[in-house]
Amino acid sequence: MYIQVKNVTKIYTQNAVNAKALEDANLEIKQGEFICLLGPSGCGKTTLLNLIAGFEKPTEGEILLDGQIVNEPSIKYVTIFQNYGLLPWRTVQGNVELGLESLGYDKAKIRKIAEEYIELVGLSAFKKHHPYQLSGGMQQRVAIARALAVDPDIIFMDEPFGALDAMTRMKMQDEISGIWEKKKKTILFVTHDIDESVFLADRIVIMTPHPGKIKSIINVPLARKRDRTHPDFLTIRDKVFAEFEMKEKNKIEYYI
Ligand SMILES: Nc1ncnc2c1ncn2[C@@H]1O[C@H](COP(=O)(O)OP(=O)(O)OP(=O)(O)O)[C@@H](O)[C@H]1O
Repeated sequence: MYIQVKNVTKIYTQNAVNAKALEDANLEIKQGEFICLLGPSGCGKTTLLNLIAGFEKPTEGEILLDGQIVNEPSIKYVTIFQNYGLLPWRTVQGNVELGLESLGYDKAKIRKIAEEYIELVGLSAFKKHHPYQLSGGMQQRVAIARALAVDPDIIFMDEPFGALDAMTRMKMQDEISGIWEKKKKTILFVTHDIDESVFLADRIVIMTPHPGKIKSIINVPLARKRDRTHPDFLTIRDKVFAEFEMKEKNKIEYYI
C-alpha cells in the first residue's frame, strides 16, 4: 500500500483556541517500508500517525492510500500502543483470535491462524496464559501477534516499547526487525529514541516541535540484523544527533 501525505496541516481547536499540531507535512511511503517517526514530545508524531490511520482528518492537505483519500480507519490498518491493549480476561490465544473474529472466518481457521502467529512471536508455550501472567515484553509480543494475524496492509506502532526496560526493549527491537524481514509489512513506528530508530528504520522521519514539522528524512541503508556498535551504525546515529543539533563536544545524550 502506497502512502502519500500531501501538504498536510492539522490544527486542533479546543475552547476556541487553535493549536497547530502539524504544519505542511509531505511524505511518501512505499509498500513494505519500515518508517520511524522520530522527535521530541509535541512534534506531531502521534498526530501524523492518527491522520494516516484515518482517526483524524487534516485541516489542510490530503492523505492518500493507493491513490484513495483516507476518510476513516480500516480493519486493514492496525495500531499497537505502548500499553498493549490486551483483554485481561482472555488468554494469549483468545487475545490473538480477537481481531480474526471480526473477519468472519470459521472457528478452526481462526484457531489455526492464531497459533501460527503465537508461534512466530515465540509464545506457543504460553498460549493458555492470561496477560497478568506475562512480562511486559511478552504482552507486547501478544499484541504484535494479534496485529499481524489479521494480515494488515499497514501496522502503526505508537511508542510500543516505551514501557519496557532497556534490555527487554532491545530484545523486542530485534524481534520486530526479524518479523518485519519475514513479513515485509509496511510499518510506521513512532519513537523518541534515536538508537531505536537507527536500529529499525529504512528511513527516519525527523520531526521538530512548535509547530510540529517534518524537518528531514534520513535513509538507513544498513543490512539487517544491525549491529548497534558497528561504525556504520554510529555514523548514522551521529547524523541523526546532528539533525537535532545535539552533536556537541562533551555532550552525550541518548534520548531526545
Ligand atoms: N486532541 C488534541 N487536541 C488539542 N491539541 C492536541 C490534541 N492532540 C495533540 N494536540 C497537540 O498537538 C501537538 C502535537 O501532539 P502529538 O501528540 O501529535 O505529539 P507527539 O510528537 O506524538 O508527542 P508525544 O511524544 O509527547 O506523544 C501537541 O502540542 C499537543 O498538545
